[in-house]
Amino acid sequence: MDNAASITVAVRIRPVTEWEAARLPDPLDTTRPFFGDGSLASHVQGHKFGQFRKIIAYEEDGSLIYDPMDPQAEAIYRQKGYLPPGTYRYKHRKYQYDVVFGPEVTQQAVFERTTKPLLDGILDGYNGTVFAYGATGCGKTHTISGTPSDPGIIYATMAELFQRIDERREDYAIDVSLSFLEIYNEEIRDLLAPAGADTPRGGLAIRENSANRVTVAGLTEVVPTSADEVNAIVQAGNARRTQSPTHANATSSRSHAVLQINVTQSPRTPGVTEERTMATLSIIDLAGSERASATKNMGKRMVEGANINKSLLALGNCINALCEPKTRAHIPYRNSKLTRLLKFSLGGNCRTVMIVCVAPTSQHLEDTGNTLAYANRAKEIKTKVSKNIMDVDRHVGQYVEAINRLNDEVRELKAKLAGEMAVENEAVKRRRANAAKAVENVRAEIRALAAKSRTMLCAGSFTAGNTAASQAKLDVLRIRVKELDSMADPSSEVEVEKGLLRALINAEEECVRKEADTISKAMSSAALFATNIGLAQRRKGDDWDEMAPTIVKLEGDTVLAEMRAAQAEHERDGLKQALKGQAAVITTLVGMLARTNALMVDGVQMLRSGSEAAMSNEDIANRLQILIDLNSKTFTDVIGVAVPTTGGSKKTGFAALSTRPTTKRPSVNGAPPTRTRPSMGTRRTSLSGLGSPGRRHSYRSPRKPSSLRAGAITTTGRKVSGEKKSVRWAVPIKPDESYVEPSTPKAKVSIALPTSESEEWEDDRTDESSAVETSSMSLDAAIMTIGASTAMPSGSSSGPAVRKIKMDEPKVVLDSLKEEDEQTPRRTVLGEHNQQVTASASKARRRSGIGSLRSDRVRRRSSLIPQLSPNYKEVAKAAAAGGTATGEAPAKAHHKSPKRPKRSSLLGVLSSSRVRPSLLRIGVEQPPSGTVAKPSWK
Ligand SMILES: Nc1ncnc2c1ncn2[C@@H]1O[C@H](COP(=O)(O)OP(=O)(O)OP(=O)(O)O)[C@@H](O)[C@H]1O
Repeated sequence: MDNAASITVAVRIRPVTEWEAARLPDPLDTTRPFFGDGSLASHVQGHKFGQFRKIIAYEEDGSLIYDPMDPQAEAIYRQKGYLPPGTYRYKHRKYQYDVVFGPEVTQQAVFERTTKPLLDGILDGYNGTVFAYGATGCGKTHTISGTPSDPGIIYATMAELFQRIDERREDYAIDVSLSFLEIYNEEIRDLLAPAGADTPRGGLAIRENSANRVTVAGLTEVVPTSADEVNAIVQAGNARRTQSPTHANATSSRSHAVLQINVTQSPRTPGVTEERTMATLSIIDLAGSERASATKNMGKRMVEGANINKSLLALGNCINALCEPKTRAHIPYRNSKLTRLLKFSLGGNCRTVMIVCVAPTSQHLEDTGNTLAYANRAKEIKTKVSKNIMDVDRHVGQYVEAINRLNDEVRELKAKLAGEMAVENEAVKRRRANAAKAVENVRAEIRALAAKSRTMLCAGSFTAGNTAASQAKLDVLRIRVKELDSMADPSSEVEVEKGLLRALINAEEECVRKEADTISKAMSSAALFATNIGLAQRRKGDDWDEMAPTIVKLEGDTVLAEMRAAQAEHERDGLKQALKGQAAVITTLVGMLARTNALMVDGVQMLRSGSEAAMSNEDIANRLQILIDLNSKTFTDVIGVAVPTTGGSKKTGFAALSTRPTTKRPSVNGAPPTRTRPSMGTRRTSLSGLGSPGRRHSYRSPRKPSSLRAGAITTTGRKVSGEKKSVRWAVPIKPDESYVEPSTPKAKVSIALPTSESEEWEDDRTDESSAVETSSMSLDAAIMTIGASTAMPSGSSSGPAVRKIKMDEPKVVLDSLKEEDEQTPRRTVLGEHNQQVTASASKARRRSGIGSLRSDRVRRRSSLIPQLSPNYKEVAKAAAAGGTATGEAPAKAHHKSPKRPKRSSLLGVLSSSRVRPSLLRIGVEQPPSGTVAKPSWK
């Protein structure tokens, strides 16, 4: 569809040059040139101010006044009512153009308002032309080409064009080509011709076909790929363009330059018919019209000027003709090559923009007037604009071509897609692998943290279990001490008990204090461990998938739970070991008490029966002293605290004992023993259950123990028959003195002693299980005396050397202890240990063979029982000194009677154990009557 369009006329006023500025009126000079008719003076020679004046006044809306009247002159005119003779007649012509650019307007702004609208049509198939028209030196070349630092319309146009091509490249295939020529002295020259190419005589010829299409024969066409390339091409062409300095312009273009940009656009998706659009944008920089008088050109320059004027005159005529409807039938295009080339732009299918360049001063008064007049005429020119579109009906062969092209395109797209997917899959796989590796690393780190902290935390928990047991013991001990403290006028034995309990409290507190450090360190480790696990759980990698944090969190939670379980287990072990230690201590002390009681019963029987008439009070006292010493030693060995002596003048309540023990005594008639559990509140001293001295006679002899009844095996291995005496006081026995069975009925001992079977157990226990027991006790109480089997000097236990054994060096420690054992018995903290320590301790102890009792391989439990032999005094001394002598006595005994059956040894058991101070508050469960043995202390 054709659209009628007018030429867009824009006027650009160039800035005042320096030369002109020097000749304009000084704006500060109030003595302006006088134009009145009364003055006889003319302009002062050499005075240049006021030589020129500005001849254009314009408004933003495109209105322009050429040679506006001077307001002062107008005032004079109005005042006088007539124009005085000689007064300059101002043209004062008013024009209206599409747009007027003042001197300050930038190149980009000129492009935006003139050429850019044409570009919109170029890509839609509408031709366009931009040409600059004006007198020489008015800024045409500056507007069209500009300078490298301030490029003109060509560069801005091409930059915009290539940007739009890029935007449409996906949908359209757009081809751009350009040509650049000049018309110099009516010759057409190719500005893009290869260097050295021959130029036809008379220049390139213009061809015009029957369809009135004008072409230039042999014109070079180049295909640029970017705006910068176009700019370079134009700069190179301008350099080849004919330019000469003239009086009016130092860089005067002596030719008309025509740059043509051909744009062909076809959609990328071909249909049955292809809608291809073509458009040409012509950018023309005309040579400036010049008056020969003004330019003062001579010779060649004058010829150039004449040709320029001729072609411009032809242009003007064409414009006039185009504007006159009557003459429109014939437009004199053929009068010049310029008009022949512009035929298409002026009267054809083209949108045209005419940029009229004018000078602002009166130096170019006439040229500016003519230019503005032409421009005013030109805006009357109407052009028909239609879209250059070509519907190409495809040939069948072209369909195949199109199909092949489409297939290629499909293949290309598929390959691209597959490649992208493959790359994507690879990337995903790599990312997943990296994530899995990173997660595994964090899991391994968490596991390593757990492994590193496990030993410390478990040891701490074990110690905590021990300490909890110790605290419980301390509570009970303190309560008891408080009870004793509250007693009014306490007797000596109460003081003894208090002293013992306080010593136990001190020892227990010392252990707790020492363990506090271990527990504190373990707590710090636990906190650090939890923190580190938390940090590891919160770690997150950039390439982790969504499951990775969950996996790491679960791993951390699992490790924490496992650690808590292990800690709980070790704490429970600690408590268990403490309990075992208590049981061992109780077992030992109960045994000691039972045997002592049995021996005392035996002694009482002997005294009452009178069979030991020869025994003096001194002998009795000595025997009792031995018993006391042995018990004290055992006591010290077991609980690590010596039993305080009464000391001072204060006596115990022994003499005041006058009542039967409140606690039910063990049955002496062979009936099953009654289990008693003394409470702390009613606990009495060990003598509280004895009758008072006054009633000693009424205290019946103990009945014969069940083991001494008929058929029972005596300690000598002889079968007891009838009233056979099985227990006797070990009176000083002379070597030749034979054993005499007491004729009196023997008292029965209700506290069972181990039978031979028990003895066997006892022996085993002495070797193995006692070691376990020892270790157990040690674990519980965190204190153990390695080599407890040694008959330790009682005095040594009062100041135990405490040694910590670390879990990872039991052997070393035990070995060292083994050596130290030889000289100084030590108590060892084994709160952090478990069974492996036990085994090692047992082994070490056995290997050490420390102590006369344990090292004596020919040991029998019975032999370990001290005998009141003739040299019993030495034995007693030795026992008091460390028990070495006690080991010799059994050896002798054994030597004398090798076939003597085993006897249970209180001392053997007692001396094998040394445990942490413990509370001995449990019920005493007596062994079954069947296992009762006769007292064996001879
Ligand atoms: N708008 C403008 N801003 C700054 N300088 C300008 C402007 N227009 C023209 N000039 C300067 O004026 C001088 C003459 O300009 P130019 O050469 O473009 O004139 P012309 O019309 O092309 O002359 P000719 O017809 O002789 O080639 C140049 O030095 C140019 O830099």
